Amino acid sequence: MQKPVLILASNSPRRRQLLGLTGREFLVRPSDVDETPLPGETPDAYVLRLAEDKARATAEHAPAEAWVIASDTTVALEGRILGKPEDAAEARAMLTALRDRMHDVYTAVALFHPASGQMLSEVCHTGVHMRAYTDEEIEAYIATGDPMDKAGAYGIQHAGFSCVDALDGCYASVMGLPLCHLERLMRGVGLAAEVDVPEVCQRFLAYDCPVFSSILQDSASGREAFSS
Ligand SMILES: Cc1cn([C@H]2C[C@H](O)[C@@H](COP(=O)(O)OP(=O)(O)OP(=O)(O)O)O2)c(=O)[nH]c1=O
Repeated sequence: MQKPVLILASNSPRRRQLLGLTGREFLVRPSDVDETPLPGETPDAYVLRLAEDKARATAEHAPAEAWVIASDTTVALEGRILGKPEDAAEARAMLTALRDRMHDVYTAVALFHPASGQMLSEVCHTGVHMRAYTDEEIEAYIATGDPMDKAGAYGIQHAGFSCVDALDGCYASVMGLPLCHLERLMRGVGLAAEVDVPEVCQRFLAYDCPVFSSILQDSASGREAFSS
C-alpha cells in the first residue's frame, strides 16, 4: 500500500522539528489565515478554530488524499489571549506581566483529510510558571529577537533566557506541537508512527513527561489521560 502523503500546514521551524521526531516523512505547506480573536472568544476555542482554519486553508492546494496537520499556540494570562508581540515594547509588556507567576498555554492540533472531509482536532492545556527574571534579562532577551515570532513573547526552549521554572503538562505543546495528542489522532486513522513518540519526545526535549507510552497503547485510557 502507498504511504499516505502528510502535509504540515506550518511556517514554524519548531513544528517542523517536532513532527520530524516522529520519524514520518512530510511536506511543508504553510497556510496564511487571519489570526484575530473573535469578540469574547476563549483561548481554547481560539486555538481550535485557528488550527482547523489553517488545515482547511492548506488543504485547498493539497491533493485530496493527503492528510493535513496544523496547529496553533496561544498564551493566556487570566483568560486574556497574548499572541505574538507587535514590537519590542509589547514584548517587554508581555514578559513583565508573565514574570514570577502562572499562566496558561493552549495548543490545538488538527488533522484534516480533504477527500473524506474528516477533521480531527484536540486542544492541549499546559500550566506554566515563569521565574522572577530581571528587567535586564528581559532587555537582553528582546535584543536577541527571539520573542517576536512567539506567542506570549517567549520561547520555553530558549536556553539563554530559560524563563520557565515549572510546567504542568506538555513541553512540546508549549513549543508548538503536542506530539502525544497528534499521535493519538493519527493512530485513530491508522497512521501510527514507527517510533515510541513519548520516549523520543522526552529524550529530545530532556524533560520529564508525565505521559507514558502505555497510555497511548490503550486508546480508551488515553482519551481520559489527554482530556486536558
Ligand atoms: C509559548 C511558546 C510559543 N512558541 C511558538 C510556537 C508557534 O510557532 C508560535 C505561536 O504562533 P502560531 O500562530 O501558533 O504559529 P506560527 O505562526 O509560528 O506558525 P504556523 O501558524 O505557520 O504554524 O509561538 C515557541 O516556540 N515557544 C514557546 O514557549
